[in-house]
Order: sequence, then structure tokens, then C-alpha cells
Amino acid sequence: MKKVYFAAPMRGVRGALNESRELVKLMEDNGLMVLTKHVIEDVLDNDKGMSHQEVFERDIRLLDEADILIAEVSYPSLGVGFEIAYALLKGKTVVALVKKDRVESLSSLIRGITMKNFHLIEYSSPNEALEKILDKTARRGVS
Ligand SMILES: O=c1[nH]c(=O)n([C@H]2C[C@H](O)[C@@H](COP(=O)(O)O)O2)cc1CO
Repeated sequence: MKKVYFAAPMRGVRGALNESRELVKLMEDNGLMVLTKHVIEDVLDNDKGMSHQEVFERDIRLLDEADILIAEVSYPSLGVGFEIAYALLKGKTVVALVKKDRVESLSSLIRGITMKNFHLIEYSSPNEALEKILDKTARRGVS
């Protein structure tokens, strides 16, 4: 089963939280294992009693374990930017998802990534995002 590190804004701007929640459910219904369901919870890990260092170490472990990073990038997040860079430099496949009406506000440094393991996907609905993710992961042979 493909292991997905799903990255989404937490202390960043949570403008696509509903879409992210729906997408996580769709990914699981379609046989992907989502390692990071904490990113779609209302309460931040630090407010649940984890130290910042524990959050960092847990997330690095999960990033190393994942087959693929899927990042919701429609709204800004320092943490998601860090996770994208880390996964790219580790040679993982990275799929960044941006809502069609948010493309123009996306950082040039993300929009312009030319690394072969990076894919930017525009979507209008979580269903459309899922179809495009399945297409990318199947054709890439990620297992
Ligand atoms: O409580 C947390 N737990 C956690 O795992 N993260 C990680 C996973 C998310 O994909 C990413 C979100 O970063 P940020 O909080 O800067 O928006 O950072 C971030 C926070 C809050 O900063």
C-alpha cells in the first residue's frame, strides 16, 4: 500500500481545510495509507501536549517513511514549504495541489520548481484532485 505524507497548513492559512479533509477520506477510500492525519485536525499538536521538537522529529520520521508527499499549497504555510523541500531533496515524488482560483497567489519558488520529481496539480474539487493524484502515482510506479 502506498504511504502518503499529506502536508497542509496548520499554523499557516487553513483556507483549504475542508477540501483537505475530504481529500484525505477519498485517498483512504482508494487504497492510499495517509500517515499524517494530524494535519487535518482542529487542534495543533503543540496544544495537545507535544513539544515543538517532538513534532519535528515525528514529522521527519514520517517523511522518511513515506513513498510520496502530497501537499496542499493553495494557502501559505512555512511548514508545508519545508516539507516539500525536504522530500524533494530526499528524491521522493512530490505532488503539490493548488485550487484553480488560487494559482496566481502561489509562491513563484513553488510554482517554478523544475525538479523531475515535482508535479503541480490544479484542482477544482477534491474528487478531481484524487483522480489526478492516482494518475500521477500510477504512471510513476510508486508502490
Ligand atoms: O502542530 C503541528 N503539527 C505538524 O505536524 N505540523 C507540520 C505538518 C504540516 O504539514 C505542516 C504545517 O506547517 P504550518 O504549521 O507552518 O502551517 O507542519 C505543524 C504543526 C503546527 O505548526
